Amino acid sequence: MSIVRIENVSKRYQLGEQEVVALHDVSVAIEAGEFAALAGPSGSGKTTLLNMIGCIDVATSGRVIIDGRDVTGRNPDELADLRAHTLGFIFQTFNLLPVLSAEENVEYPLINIQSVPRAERRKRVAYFLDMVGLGRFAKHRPGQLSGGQRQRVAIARALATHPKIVLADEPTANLDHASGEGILQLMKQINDHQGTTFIFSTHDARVMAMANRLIRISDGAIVGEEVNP
Ligand SMILES: Nc1ncnc2c1ncn2[C@@H]1O[C@H](COP(=O)(O)OP(=O)(O)OP(=O)(O)O)[C@@H](O)[C@H]1O
Repeated sequence: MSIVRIENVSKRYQLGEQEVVALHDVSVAIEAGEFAALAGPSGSGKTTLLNMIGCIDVATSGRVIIDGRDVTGRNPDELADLRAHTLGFIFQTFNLLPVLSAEENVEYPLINIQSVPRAERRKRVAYFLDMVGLGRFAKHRPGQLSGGQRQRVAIARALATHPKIVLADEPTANLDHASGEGILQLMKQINDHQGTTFIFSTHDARVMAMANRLIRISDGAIVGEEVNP
């Protein structure tokens, strides 16, 4: 069973009088454990597609099935629950809370999950900060960290809830080449060792080369696919 199924999804936005078609009849299935890149020029629909998969936005038509659950027509609470338990998010601008330390940022998404008691929260925070190589920086605030280190905190935060799928919207766009490559290698290692499915968007050819599967998007439609061995 595919972990993500997008079936004939279209997304239209109304901009004043004008209708913008961000996605047009897109169908794609992603299997558990894939390390998949959505590639395409600016405005092609990558973020819109990630937002559909992430249950952040709803499709105008078509079906979105995440981990076997059809999310079409679910209410906001059900979608929030699915997001909290199944999905992790990494953003190009890191989106860390500036007044919280690295460890508090990683702990943040766990606070509202009742099945994770405080001791387990602490254990996970230490484990994932170590995994991203930032154990020594637990007490630092984002402003005291480099861009690459901030993105590592964001990766630890995304993983803390044990999501099956991590979505990353241009995770290297605000990083220099070396830090960006480090972030991609870290994501790949986690994908290899933990089996977490990663779906990320990019228009950087070097990042595309690291994906196991490349899904090309143009003008809101899938126009090609490549599988890297
Ligand atoms: N909220 C919105 N209202 C109106 N139009 C939108 C909205 N969000 C996206 N669009 C339009 O939908 C199209 C696809 O946008 P999207 O952000 O998905 O592209 P993208 O491939 O992620 O681009 P980039 O690489 O620049 O981030 C664009 O034409 C964009 O202007």
